[in-house]
Amino acid sequence: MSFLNKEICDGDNPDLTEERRTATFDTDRMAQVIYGSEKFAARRRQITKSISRIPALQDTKPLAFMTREEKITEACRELDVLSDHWEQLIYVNDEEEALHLHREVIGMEGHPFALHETMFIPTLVSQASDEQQEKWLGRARKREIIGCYAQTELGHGSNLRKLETTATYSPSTQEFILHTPTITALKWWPGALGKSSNYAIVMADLVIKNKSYGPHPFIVQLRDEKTHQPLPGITVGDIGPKMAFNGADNGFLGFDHFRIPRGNLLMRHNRVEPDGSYLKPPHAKIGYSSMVKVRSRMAMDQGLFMAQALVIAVRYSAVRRQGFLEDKSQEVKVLDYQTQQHRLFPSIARVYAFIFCGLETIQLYEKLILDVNKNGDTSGMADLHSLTSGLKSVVTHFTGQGIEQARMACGGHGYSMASYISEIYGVAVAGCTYEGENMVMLLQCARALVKAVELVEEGHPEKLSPMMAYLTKPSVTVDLTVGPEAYVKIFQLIAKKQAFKATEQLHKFMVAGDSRDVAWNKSAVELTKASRLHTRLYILKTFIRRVESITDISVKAALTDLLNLHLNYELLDVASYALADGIMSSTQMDFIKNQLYSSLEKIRPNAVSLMDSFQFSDLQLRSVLGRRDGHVYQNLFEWAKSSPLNQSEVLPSVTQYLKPMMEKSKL
Ligand SMILES: CCCCCCCC/C=C\CCCCCC(=O)SCCNC(=O)CCNC(=O)[C@H](O)C(C)(C)COP(=O)(O)OP(=O)(O)OC[C@H]1O[C@@H](n2cnc3c(N)ncnc32)[C@H](O)[C@@H]1OP(=O)(O)O
Ligand SMILES: Cc1cc2nc3c(=O)[nH]c(=O)nc-3n(C[C@H](O)[C@H](O)[C@H](O)COP(=O)(O)OP(=O)(O)OC[C@H]3O[C@@H](n4cnc5c(N)ncnc54)[C@H](O)[C@@H]3O)c2cc1C
Repeated sequence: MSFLNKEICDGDNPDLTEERRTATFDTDRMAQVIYGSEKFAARRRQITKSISRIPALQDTKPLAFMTREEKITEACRELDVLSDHWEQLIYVNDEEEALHLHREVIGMEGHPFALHETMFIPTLVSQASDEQQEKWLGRARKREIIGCYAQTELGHGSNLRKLETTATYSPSTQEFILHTPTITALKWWPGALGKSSNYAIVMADLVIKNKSYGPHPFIVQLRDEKTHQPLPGITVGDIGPKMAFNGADNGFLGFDHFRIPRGNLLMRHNRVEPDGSYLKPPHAKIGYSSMVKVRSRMAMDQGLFMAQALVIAVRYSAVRRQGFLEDKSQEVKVLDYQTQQHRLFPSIARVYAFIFCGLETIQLYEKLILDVNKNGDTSGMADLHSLTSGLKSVVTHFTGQGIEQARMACGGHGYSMASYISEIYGVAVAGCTYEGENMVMLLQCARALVKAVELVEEGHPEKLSPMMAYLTKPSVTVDLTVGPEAYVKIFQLIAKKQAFKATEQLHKFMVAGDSRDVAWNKSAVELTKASRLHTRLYILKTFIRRVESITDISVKAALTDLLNLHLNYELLDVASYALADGIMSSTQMDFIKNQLYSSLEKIRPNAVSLMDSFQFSDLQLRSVLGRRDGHVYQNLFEWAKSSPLNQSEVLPSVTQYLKPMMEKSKL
């Protein structure tokens, strides 16, 4: 049975066409599972199709040959074209559709609206009062103003309690005075701050009558709405080129006693009254909700980054022929090598797993904001914070590794910017740092774990949240042949042991006289290990849950093969813990390895279609190696010919330096 007739094109590379014919499932149906619903998967396709009909968005110059200024200009041109077609392309105010539109058209190198959509608007939604939303949210959604999220400073990013920018309340004028007291207090890093935004959410230490109340969000106009000139009292600019994201103007920002009205403190959850009295929020960390929002999206977004790299690597591996196996008359596709499969397929499994987690955490955040805004119920905050802290750290780390493996799997051509994998890598690994440096966030997750272990030790297991319930599971002997649940049990034992060991170490240092902070630091590596295992257990369980819920038999079968690969790969990856603690025997290890190798063989015929199912267009992929039609070589040559260096036969540097040097050498 061939499912993919609609996607097979006679003009495509025959090796790729052959791969598509061997698929055992329908890629449209798989896309429904990936994107969470039939409706959204279909909308994505529809949007992609509509974009392909807009000539001004098609024949764009390769970004690799552009300067930063050109990249920023090109992104702005594309945004302008999109703006003209916005209402025909997507449902207005649909965040997922807007993200898809931007990803598809502008790519990943950043653009002036990136933070506007992902943090500025969400902060207004979660932190602004109804009255404030009336004033700013509509304008922001209509893109009359462009905003960003200015929190990190030159001197502090992780430790928010030490942010130095102050917002001092003046009861006589009912204004806040924003001030940057030192060089280290300059806001530094915010995306789209440098040149594009005219508004910002500024996180500043709220000071009333000489008392500090910690970081609070303020909406601040930075630039004149007509001239775009910075307002008096504001210093703002671009921080310079970065490892990636060079189409974005990450910026710096300083205030010189800059006054804003009292009503610019976002006051949905806390208030400053005209006389300066302060009304506390229902939860001390409610002002951090925009960070939780982005973290809750990161499993999905990082999964999609890794998926892009893997589409490229898998398609290319199916058209790249090199070396022989049995048949000496034809070289094999490199995808047939077991090492290539082992390099790529576990990452394919992780992509699916991460995306399933993302679908869940995005919904959890939406529910949380509804609970908080409608009912003042903040009870879900701690759990979502610890879950998303661990998840963003684990997912970004493995995404970086997976993309780098994808690059290496493409051999020399993977290193060329024509593959686009280096850009995807640069963008993805920024996620290890932004929205909370990974170690810092793993340690946040560890705080919840240690508390849970302490509850068990104090005899209160009934107080554990469902995610921590495994900490009470007794040790058992497990027969791995019975299926996924057996793997979960072993993983639970490994994660539990590590959580108890790390907590025991923490307590030991404290009993020996160290303060909790010092003991914490002496146990930090063990604590981060516990957080990783805890998070990987969540990922594994989410993958199982999701696959179990699928109704399409052929899609479910293909994903069951991926799930089995994931279970065996993950368990093998943490086997040192299991062996050290006697949780697993070496015979079980051999069983896992054999299962892993046979999973690779099962997945092989579906590999291309598992990646085609993401339905990225060539416009979005921007990769010569990852082209849908597989015509790699002639297009690599065309790409190289379009390099600015090849626009003349003799470069001025040759005439100016090399020729005279060679002439001198002849004398
Ligand atoms: C939407 C994505 C679109 C996809 C497109 C992809 C491309 C996107 C392009 C660009 C996006 C880039 C965006 C990047 C934006 C940024 O980076 S914004 C800046 C982000 N900065 C951070 O994340 C800073 C990290 N630091 C912190 O979050 C905090 O300082 C801290 C959590 C480490 C500590 O906070 P602190 O106030 O000092 O808290 P403590 O006193 O230590 O903790 C007291 C208790 O509160 C708990 N807690 C902390 N935070 C939260 C929270 N958010 N919710 C609930 N609870 C929280 C903490 O765990 C403590 O609990 P216990 O006392 O019970 O232990
Ligand atoms: C591409 C990009 C986009 C960004 N966009 C924005 C934005 O839009 N808005 C914004 O406000 N910010 C933004 N940032 C800033 C980003 O959020 C911070 O860089 C990030 O939170 C890390 O903080 P830091 O730079 O202070 O790192 P540091 O905290 O200085 O980290 C340095 C090292 O110290 C370690 N460390 C720090 N504290 C601890 C601790 N308590 N325990 C153990 N180890 C610790 C870290 O693990 C790390 O190894 C962006 C950053 C990047 C790279």
